[in-house]
Parts: sequence; structure tokens; C-alpha cells
Amino acid sequence: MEPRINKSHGSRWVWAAGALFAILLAIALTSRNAPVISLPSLSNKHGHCDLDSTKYSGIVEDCCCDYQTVDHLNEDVLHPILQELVKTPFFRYFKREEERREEKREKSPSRARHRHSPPSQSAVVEVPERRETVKREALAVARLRPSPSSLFPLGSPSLLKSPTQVKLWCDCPFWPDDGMCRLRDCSVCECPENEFPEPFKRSFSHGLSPDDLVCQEGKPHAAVDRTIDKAFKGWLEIDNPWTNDDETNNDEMTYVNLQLNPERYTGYTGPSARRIWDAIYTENCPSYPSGECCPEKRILYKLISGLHSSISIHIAADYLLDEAKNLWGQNLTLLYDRVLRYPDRVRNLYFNFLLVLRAVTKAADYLEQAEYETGNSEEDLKTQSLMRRLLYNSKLQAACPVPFDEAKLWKGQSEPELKQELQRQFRNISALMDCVGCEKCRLWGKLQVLGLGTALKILFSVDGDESHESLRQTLQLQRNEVIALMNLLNRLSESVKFVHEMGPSVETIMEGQISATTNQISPWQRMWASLVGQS
Ligand SMILES: Cc1cc2nc3c(=O)[nH]c(=O)nc-3n(C[C@H](O)[C@H](O)[C@H](O)COP(=O)(O)OP(=O)(O)OC[C@H]3O[C@@H](n4cnc5c(N)ncnc54)[C@H](O)[C@@H]3O)c2cc1C
Repeated sequence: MEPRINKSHGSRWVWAAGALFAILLAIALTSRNAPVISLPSLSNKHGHCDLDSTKYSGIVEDCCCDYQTVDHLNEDVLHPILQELVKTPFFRYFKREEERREEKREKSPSRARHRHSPPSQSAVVEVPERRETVKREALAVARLRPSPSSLFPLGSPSLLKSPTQVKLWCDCPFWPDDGMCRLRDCSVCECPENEFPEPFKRSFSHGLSPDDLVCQEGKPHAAVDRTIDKAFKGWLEIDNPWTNDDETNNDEMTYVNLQLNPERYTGYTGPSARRIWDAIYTENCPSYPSGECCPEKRILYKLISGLHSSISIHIAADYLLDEAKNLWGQNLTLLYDRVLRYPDRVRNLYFNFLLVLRAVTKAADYLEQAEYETGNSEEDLKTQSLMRRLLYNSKLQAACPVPFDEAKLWKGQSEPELKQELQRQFRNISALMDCVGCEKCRLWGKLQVLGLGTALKILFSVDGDESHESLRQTLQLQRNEVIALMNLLNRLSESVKFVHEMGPSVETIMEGQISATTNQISPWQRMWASLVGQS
């Protein structure tokens, strides 16, 4: 059944909400010096207009759908379904490697080729008999040691660890983790035992000692059940060639309830965060000034830029306005400064959304037949039904049947090389996610990069024969990839909705305010400013 739109709001309420919104927005935006801006969320879908039609009109670049259609489909169909879907038990638990474990199993040689030297050999320590003591001492050293500021060249030879070596703090192949995270909100809340899906709980109580269940540092800690994927029937243990993590490695895995760990402001900022973005953009996905390069090569840049926009939008949508009072709200100055004032970043968000949506609909038959069993039959039926509503949605099929046409973009003689090049760059980006110095940011960074890798895997998985049957036979996805894919789509859908709803008003006021400030400056001040600017 299609989601119904509540049309019961009277027009009076619409106008009242609109007027109140405009007043609050004007007040909030008047002070550019104010560090943050918070507004009540505008939930009335009739109280906003479309994004500036001159900036965002026509077909989304390299896609097959226009901005207006994307907004309407997202609002009426995709966003409501996705919001429900990500709350289901199947989609809310994400498997990730345990944080700060001291020993890591060696990846396969093919993986190791894509890993790079850690910044210093001293960050890798032999494991002696008394591993615990040495680990503590070594961690203390790692904390004190200043992190090298230079980026290690991504092409440097890889340092293969023997299984008896220890890697400190994290798996970052480029720099040691520098603990730049400031807030408790950076850390991830793992799942308490009573939240796991039933099949997981069964093997949990049989296989693990009660010590694994104790809470550490006041946070609920979940023990790892390595049989979980076997409990979720029908899912394969296969590796994703687009990502750096070895997804077949089931050791040392914990489960995180994504609903308890929303992507939002964490306080992670400064050189550590900047270094990651710089490394991604400069080393792995150059932006190529428009017109200089072919569209295929710009894909990766557009995807990452779109993801970056989405992360910034989530930070702006859920920001810590007052740390002392633990007051959270929207920071619309940040939304404008980081995203809206650069129309390309908004366009890249829409591009990313459509590419991921295309991957999901391309794999519709595969995803429809997958097992969504978690032991809670009522919830599992709901998950299946939501998936079907999304995958075979008549409104979506009528308005935007092929959101992105991958065949048009990367067919041709260079296709295999392009795929390999993209894969190599994408794996580097995936490896960089291990260097994100904030646990919650790393969780969402890794999840979303895995989601993008899964989308690319689907889009590149069929050569020539585009039939659903062929895709079903060729494609192999694992459970975590599907969870990442659908959660990524939901994040992008949230971002598109937020920008669509808030963008026009924020832009109007911010741009009006900027021009008013410019006009207030006297000719002397302007002359002085230009002299200072030139010095
Ligand atoms: C993987 C990852 C996940 C993160 N998750 C979170 C999180 O959940 N919560 C949180 O509070 N912080 C998170 N951060 C930090 C956050 O993204 C910013 O780095 C931080 O808030 C500092 O912002 P900034 O103003 O310095 O600009 P940044 O966002 O760090 O941007 C750095 C530079 O990149 C360029 N740039 C910015 N946006 C785009 C774009 N859309 N397209 C192209 N270029 C762009 C600009 O030149 C900009 O100066 C994350 C960082 C990373 C690397």
C-alpha cells in the first residue's frame, strides 16, 4: 500500500507555521556572529517551496530524473518507507569490527596489496606473552606520541604484519589514531544483549562467557556472536571488491544498533577531520574542473562530495547548540556555509541519491527474494513488505524508472580500466575510514562507504546483459552490504528532504543578509578591506 499523505492540515495552520518560521529564521539569521542557529523543525510539507529553480532545475547531471521529481518522489514515497525500514530489526543492526582490539587477523594477500604503510614502525609492536600489560603500556605511548602531520603516500609499499604483531589503537593504515574527538557523543553505544534478534541471542547464550556481557566504562557492551550470519539464513560470506574491509572475517565483530547512534554533530573537527577529507579529495578523487574531463572520471568525486554534503547536512540538522544544557537543534548557518552556498555540493547530493536508488532498483529481484529473518516473524514480514513497496513502487516506476543510467556513462572501450581504477580509488577511501578519529563518525563513515561500494558493485556487476535474471545469477551480496546500502539510501533521502525543505528560506535570508552587510560598508571601509585583503 502506498503511504498516504496527511492532507488534514488547514491552510490557516500552513500560513501560521510559514509566518512563524519566517520570523524565527529572520531573527536567527540576523546575527552572523552567532555561532549556531537553531530553529524549530518545519514539518509541514506544504510550508516550503521548491529549491531555487534556476540553480536546481532540469535533469540531475548524468542522471535520468529531474530535481522536482526527485523531491516529490522522495517526500511522498521514498522517505516514509525508508524511515520505517531502517527501524526494523534486520536493518537497524550493523556489524562492525570491534574497536581498539589489540590483534587483528591478517587479511588475504590480495587485501594486503591495498593497505599501506602505517606512519611508523613503532606503532606496530610484537606481542609478547603478557599481552595485556604490554598493550596498556603501548597504548600510553601511542597516546603521548605526536601524530605525524604528513600524509603517507597512498602508493607506498604495504607493510605485511605477521599474525603475532599488534596494531595500536585502530586500523588506520595512514596515521595513528589521534583521538581528536571531543565529545561523548563521538562514542558508539553498542547493543545490550536483550536487543539482539532472537537467533543471535540463542547462540549468544550458548557460546559465550558471562564476562562478555559486562558493561565497560558505563556503556552497554555487546559480546560478539560469530555465528550470526549463519543464523540469518540465506546470506553469503563474500568479499566486496570495492571496499578495504574483509567482510568475510567474522572474528572480533560487534553489533551496533544504528537507531541508538544517530549520525549528528559529534565535535569531531580540526586537523584530524580535515586530513581525512583532504586525503580523500587530493589523492583519490580529484574534482577535475568542469569541461576538463570525461563524466566517468568525475563520478567518484561527485559521489564523495555528495556523501560529504549529506554528512554536513546531518551535522547541521542535529547540532549541539548548548553543551552545558545538552541542548540539541538545527544549525542553519552551518547548513548554508558548508552546503547551500555551493550549489555543486547540493547537485552532488542529488546525483549520489539517484545512483544509489538506481542500484537498489536494479537489484530489485535479488533484494526481494533475500531473507530478512531475525527471529521476529512479525517484524520480518514487515521488513519484506516494506522492501517490496520500495522496490516495485508504481509511483517511482512511473516517474523515474531509471534514476541513473550506468550503461550510458561507462560503456565503451575504457570500461574495464575505468572499473579497476574506480575500484582502487574506492578501496583507498574505504581504508581511510579507519583513520577517522571519532568512533561514531567512523561507524557512519564506514557504513556509508560500504553502502556506496555495494551500489557500485551492483551497477558494475552485469556486463552487457541487463536482464533481472542475469543480475540475480551474477550478483552476490552479504547481509551487511544490504544493511549499509539501505541505510545509506535513507541518509541521502533525509538530506535531500532537509535541503529541499530548508534550503530556499535559508538561502534567501542568508544571501539577503550578506548583500545588506556589503551595502552597509562605507566606501572607506571597502577601500581599507581591499588593502588589507591584498596585503
Ligand atoms: C568520514 C567522516 C565522517 C564524519 N562524520 C561526522 C559526524 O558524524 N559528525 C560530526 O560532527 N563530524 C563528522 N565528521 C567531521 C566533519 O565532516 C567535518 O570535517 C568537521 O565538522 C569540520 O568541518 P569543516 O568546516 O572544517 O569542513 P569539512 O566538512 O571538514 O570540509 C573540509 C573541506 O572539504 C571541502 N568540502 C566540504 N564539503 C564538501 C563537499 N560537499 N563537496 C566537496 N568538497 C567539500 C571544503 O574545501 C572544505 O573546506 C566526519 C568526518 C569524516 C572524515
